Amino acid sequence: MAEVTPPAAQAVATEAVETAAVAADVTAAAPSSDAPPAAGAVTAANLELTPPVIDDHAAPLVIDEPPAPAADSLPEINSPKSKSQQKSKPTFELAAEPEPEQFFIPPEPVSLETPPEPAAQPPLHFHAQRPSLFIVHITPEMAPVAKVGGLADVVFGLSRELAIRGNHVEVILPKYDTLRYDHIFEMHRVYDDLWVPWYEGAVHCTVFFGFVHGRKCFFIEPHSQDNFFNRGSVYGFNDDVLRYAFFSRAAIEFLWKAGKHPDIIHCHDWQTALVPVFLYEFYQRLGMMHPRICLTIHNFKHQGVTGAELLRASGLHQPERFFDYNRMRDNHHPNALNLLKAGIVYSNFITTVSPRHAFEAKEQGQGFGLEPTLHTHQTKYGGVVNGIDYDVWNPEVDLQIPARYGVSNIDAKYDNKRALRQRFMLADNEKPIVAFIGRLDPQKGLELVRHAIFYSLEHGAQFVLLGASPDHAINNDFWGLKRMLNDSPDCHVEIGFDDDLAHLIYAGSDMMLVPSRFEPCGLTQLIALRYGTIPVVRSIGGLADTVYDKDHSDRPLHERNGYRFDNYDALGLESALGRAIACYYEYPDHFRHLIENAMRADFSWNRPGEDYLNIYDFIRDR
Ligand SMILES: Nc1ncnc2c1ncn2[C@@H]1O[C@H](COP(=O)(O)OP(=O)(O)O[C@H]2O[C@H](CO)[C@@H](O)[C@H](O)[C@H]2O)[C@@H](O)[C@H]1O
Repeated sequence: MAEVTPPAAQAVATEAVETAAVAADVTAAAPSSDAPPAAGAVTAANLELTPPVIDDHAAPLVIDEPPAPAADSLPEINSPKSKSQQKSKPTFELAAEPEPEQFFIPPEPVSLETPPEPAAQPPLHFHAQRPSLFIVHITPEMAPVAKVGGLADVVFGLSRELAIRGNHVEVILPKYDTLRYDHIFEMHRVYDDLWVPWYEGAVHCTVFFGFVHGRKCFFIEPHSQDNFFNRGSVYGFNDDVLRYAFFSRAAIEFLWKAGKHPDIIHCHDWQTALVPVFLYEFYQRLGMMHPRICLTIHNFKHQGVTGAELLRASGLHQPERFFDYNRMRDNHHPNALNLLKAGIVYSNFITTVSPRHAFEAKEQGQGFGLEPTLHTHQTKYGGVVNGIDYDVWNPEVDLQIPARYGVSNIDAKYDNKRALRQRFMLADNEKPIVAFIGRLDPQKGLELVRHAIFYSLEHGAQFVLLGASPDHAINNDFWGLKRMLNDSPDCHVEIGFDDDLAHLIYAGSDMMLVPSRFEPCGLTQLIALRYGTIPVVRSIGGLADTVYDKDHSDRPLHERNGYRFDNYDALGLESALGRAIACYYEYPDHFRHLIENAMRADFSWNRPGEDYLNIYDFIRDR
């Protein structure tokens, strides 16, 4: 394989070549869109089509550019240089106020909390009357049936938001043995004969359908000795990369066999990042010309880095093609493939879960090695802050807490505080309760969590923690802490995953600590805000995009909703937590205003739903 120049350098030098090379690549290989799909399973044999000629020294791969929008919908561009630049991406991170005929998205006012990049995008105009889209989410997790982290909540919330806006939305998941079947309704087989190409043969799968709180979900069950999804937990196995490569192949094979041609396939994280590779390498040639792919990266840390075995297993039988730096070769390990990188290269649009983190990942070393890839593909990359589902996380209607409350009867919150204390046998005193809920992962700033426990206890606050880790060493560490603090009347450490308890802690606590090392978005602070539990967070990623410091923000007073600190160290943490505790004691009326601001803020899926629809509209095949 020829060594190639890093794409960042190439991109500038070969811009003109790029468009021609890509056009040649895609059109030479693909049959006309009218060609009917070939019958039978996709096998290695019928995929041995003549590969399009790729010059290893050519410009970075850009896949299947959607046709240019109609002239009247083009944004104004100052000095267009190339075709890809002419199609400026949508400014989806900005609020859209509906107007009679169209949506106008104004540029965001410059504030200290706005990261210095990206440069302001020209406003786009969107038609208010969008056509209804067919959207399929292919995902390893969805709350509450298969939840490990925040990705699960995002798929649950976003899929409903898209559906209530009149789109047809389906979700495809693995059929794990650990699924919460009590949340799946009318589960039944819908496809008994799905054969998914795998190594030299094919694996027989059954597809089930069921409703998860109204969401239309398909569950893929493979029948093979690998026992891919009957392992007792979602992740944590040596063959995780192969398990999800198989799932990705199975999901798109299912779409093809079932004759489904969604407008948009929305993938999530490295686990499903091969879907666009399969689409553009195999299935487009089999007639799936219509779907476009949006990939959301919830966490850059996990990328699915693996060896050549993946290619043999998944039918990507051209190592010289896929080990190309411009396709799947890992940026740092020349003998490894990187699934998340492949997803970035092959998708039509890539999002991460806040604009601030989009910037940090591309420019500030938080892309875990993918920074050059993000630069190369920056015209199809951006950030959308997550929402939370106010049907699930809303103290006004939450049946999982003892007392319901809203901004007009905040006092009822304190019934929940009493209930939380009873549950954890904490002293009933005048102290505030500081809480932490989250995966016990180094990402979450575990040293600072530990420090915050002792700091809170020494400064007149109680502390409760709910968390778990798949890493035994970390769990043991927190078990040690739990034993050490067991007799304290002001502290409780709960190790495990417990959704009911999480609701009680959000409702019963006064402050929610999120001292993460990095945080693409963060849902805990968003949920806490809704429950009037004041976030104390580090100023990074989505935390900085959603929490505005009571004392040091340039936001209007009525928008300030928490406390922030910059430096990842004990002093940084104390500077914010100390102010929060002091305010609770010394200025209770100020603290009360913060609670009201927090509860009034809108972090529902309303705005991010609009943002994603703008993106879909931008990339879809018209
Ligand atoms: N032990 C426990 N018991 C009960 N509930 C628990 C729990 N531990 C965590 N949870 C819940 O799980 C969710 C976790 O949300 P996070 O934003 O912390 O997600 P996570 O870091 O996993 O995901 C990644 O994806 C999400 C979604 O995009 C991003 O917000 C985030 O920054 C990124 O790291 C919250 O709803 C929380 O209440």
